[in-house]
Amino acid sequence: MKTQKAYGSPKPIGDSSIDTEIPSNEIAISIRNLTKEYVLKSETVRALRGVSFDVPNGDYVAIMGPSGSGKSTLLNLLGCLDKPTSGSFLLGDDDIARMNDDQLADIRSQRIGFIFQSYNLIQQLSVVENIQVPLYYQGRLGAEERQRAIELAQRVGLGDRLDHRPTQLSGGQQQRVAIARSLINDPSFVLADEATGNLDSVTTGEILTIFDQLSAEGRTIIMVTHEDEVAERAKRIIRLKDGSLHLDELISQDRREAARQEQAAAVAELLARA
Ligand SMILES: Nc1ncnc2c1ncn2[C@@H]1O[C@H](COP(=O)(O)OP(=O)(O)OP(=O)(O)O)[C@@H](O)[C@H]1O
Repeated sequence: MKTQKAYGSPKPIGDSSIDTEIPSNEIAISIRNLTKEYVLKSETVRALRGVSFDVPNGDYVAIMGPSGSGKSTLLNLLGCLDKPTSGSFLLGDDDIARMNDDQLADIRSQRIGFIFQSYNLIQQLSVVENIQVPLYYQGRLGAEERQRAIELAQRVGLGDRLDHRPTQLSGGQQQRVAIARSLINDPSFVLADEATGNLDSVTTGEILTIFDQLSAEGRTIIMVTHEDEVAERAKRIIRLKDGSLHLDELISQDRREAARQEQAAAVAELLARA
């Protein structure tokens, strides 16, 4: 199989044996020299100053960086919510940077699964209906699709809450609905923006376990987070600084497991004190 060096090959942390040769037909996302400038009246803000990296299929990437480093800007570009000022963004073989607004809307609804900090569920709809929402825009609301939504609800542990409304669910349960919704289209990748930012540590642990499972199944996940203990559950951390890629680290299996155990111990201690 043809291989290529992953661009800006991430530096292995804690496991020098990690192979960063990635088969070229397995790269889900490839961005090159991506820039984003916001033109204001008095100045131009250079929010991204030429960022390049590849995300192989099945990767689990945490994007980190200080406030103002460009994380949201990058997330908006990866989520096709905004267009870059320059550079290329390939999703599979499609150059997203050249697409018009309608094409971007199609990519968003069909090929990207979104998970937001504030869940973004529709209050009037049930769990199953919320999971089906991305299909609504494609006019796909048959019995088969409903069955798939039910199966996804069951997979995230909400099999006994199918007809509940969001207000009848805890924050963690609402985020589970959002995770199931993000998978309904079998997306090319899942984009999570501070997915655990509103959750307590017990619920954060539960949501991260679901992400672990999705990753083990081969899902491609990109998440933005401020929290080290959340980022260390990913396979890779990309750190931005002043709009540029500052560090690209692979996280060894051992380090991920240590992060998982540390978090489980913290939760156990918390529960013991309660
Ligand atoms: N719509 C906009 N118009 C003008 N400037 C913007 C806009 N959005 C972001 N910026 C600027 O671009 C830079 C990067 O912002 P961005 O929101 O991407 O950073 P961030 O890393 O997500 O920060 P935070 O962690 O605080 O959310 C900042 O200097 C910010 O002020």
